[in-house]
Amino acid sequence: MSVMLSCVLEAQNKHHLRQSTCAISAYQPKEESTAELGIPSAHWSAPLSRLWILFYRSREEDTPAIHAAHERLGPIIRIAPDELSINSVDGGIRTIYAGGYEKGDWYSNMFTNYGVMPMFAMPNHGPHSKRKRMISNIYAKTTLQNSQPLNVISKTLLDDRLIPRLGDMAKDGKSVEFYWIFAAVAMDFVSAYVFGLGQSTNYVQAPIEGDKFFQDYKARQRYQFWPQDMPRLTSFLGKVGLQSLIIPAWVNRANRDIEALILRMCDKAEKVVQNCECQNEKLEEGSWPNVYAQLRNALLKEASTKADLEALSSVEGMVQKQRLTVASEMLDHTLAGFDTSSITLTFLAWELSRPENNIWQARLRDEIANLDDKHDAKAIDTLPILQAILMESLRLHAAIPGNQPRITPANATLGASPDTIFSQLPPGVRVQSQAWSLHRHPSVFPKPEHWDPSRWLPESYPSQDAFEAAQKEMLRWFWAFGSGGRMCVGSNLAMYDMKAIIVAIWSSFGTKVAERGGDGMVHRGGYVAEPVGKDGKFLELALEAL
Ligand code: HEM
Repeated sequence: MSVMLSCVLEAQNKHHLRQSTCAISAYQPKEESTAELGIPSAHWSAPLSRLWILFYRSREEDTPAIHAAHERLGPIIRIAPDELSINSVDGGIRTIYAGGYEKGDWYSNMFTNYGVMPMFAMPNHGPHSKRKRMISNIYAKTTLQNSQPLNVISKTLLDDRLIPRLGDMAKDGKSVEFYWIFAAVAMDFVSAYVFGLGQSTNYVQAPIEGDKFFQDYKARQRYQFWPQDMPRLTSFLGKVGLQSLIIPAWVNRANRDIEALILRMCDKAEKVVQNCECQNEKLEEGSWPNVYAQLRNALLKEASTKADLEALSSVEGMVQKQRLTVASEMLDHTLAGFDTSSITLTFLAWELSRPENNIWQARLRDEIANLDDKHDAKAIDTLPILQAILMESLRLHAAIPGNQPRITPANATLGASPDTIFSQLPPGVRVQSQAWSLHRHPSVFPKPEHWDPSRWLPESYPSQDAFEAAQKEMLRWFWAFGSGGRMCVGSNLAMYDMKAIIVAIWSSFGTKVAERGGDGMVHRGGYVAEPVGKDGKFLELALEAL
């Protein structure tokens, strides 16, 4: 396969590198490939073995390693015999993620809960898109902006819980670890929308419980290399009782605790739905389990059109049968939702609290001061400074900046831009792109390492037309939520909850990075990129009540 791949791509890459006007030409290689294969190799061993990339993946350092290779070698590189990394929009993500390229087993090896795959892990398009159609409406922007329950959730979590807790901390005068604060409020937010307020977590007010959960969660993440990238070895060691050589026993216990927590919330949500249906009960505002009920009812509807109905003969029977299917999906949304949002917010808070960015904190505060209702989802969505600060943080500090692998189908090509021609790729090749590199393309994002919200504002451009053209191009390369059919289903909820949290905090407090309080703010270099931390600390901020 690898030789075939090399030959087929040789012509393509030579042609590719000759183009002077194509969208990806800014990445002309600085050195010729040493191999005669056409596609430059990230390391001399890459055409022969997976060792190079596995080494970096095992250390969660693959994202920067691949980025460095793209900077040296251009937009298409070989990272293992049958693995390519591609850093371009045309002839890259527009094709790979548009459909037809399936996910492979890298996702299902790790993201299967209760033995059942959520849609995120499903390798094939058919079952995935069927599931996504059942759910996506509950996360649509219009649904969220008009959602009374979400409005109540926002007021309860922010005005009644978060701001008073931060107020107490500000009075103490001690610096505050914000990574855990953001993890708690993001978890409470997403779980309240998924399961309903009465059934969700309340980690903002129960930090000890929250910390136990976050530590369990991070444990799961640190060891995911083994089942994901070395599935056969992991399974073999499991069968002979030696898995603890690579994954400590407490990781599995932590996984089980997380599954149990989510299942409890599902069961509580089910009671709410059933009580409502049976007794026409009046719900407390915000208590409806929005996402849970949506999927539960969609699956029931599907089952009721099948022969299953007779066999199970009751709604309870059907609910029981699909219990773990729903729970697996809810677990994935809740964890994906809280982890990514809290990472983004932590890096945003760090940037906003550094002395050189004082001006952005002041401009944000001025903008928020004009808001009539801090929980009006439509109103906060129209604030340009807030939008610019958040977009710039999602760009420079994407929470999932790492590889999103897909597998080439039969007769795959990378697609053609007006000035590039791409040859056919053999099937079964793992191709991947990464937001980290797409977001650092210097001709699209000048001074890419600089956190500069003004690139998202008209004031930085000579004319409105120039601004609009730049925005269009930046948005083509913006990949914090992925793209295509597998794009993040929760992106609108994430944008809303992060904006609501930012508005709540910076309308009530000023923040400054405490002395040495940002030393740990370096991204981990794997699929997910939380801060690495230092001495168990991540981001300590001094809080000043306004
Ligand atoms: C800053 C916040 C967020 C970021 C940066 C983010 C990013 C992403 C990305 C990049 C993907 C595609 C991953 C891949 O294919 O490898 C994804 C998928 C997904 N995200 Fe998010 N996400 C965020 C928030 C959320 C929230 C709040 C939820 C749910 C409440 C959520 C639920 C999901 C789900 C279920 C998928 C799988 C979608 C599918 O299979 O079609 N995410 N997210």
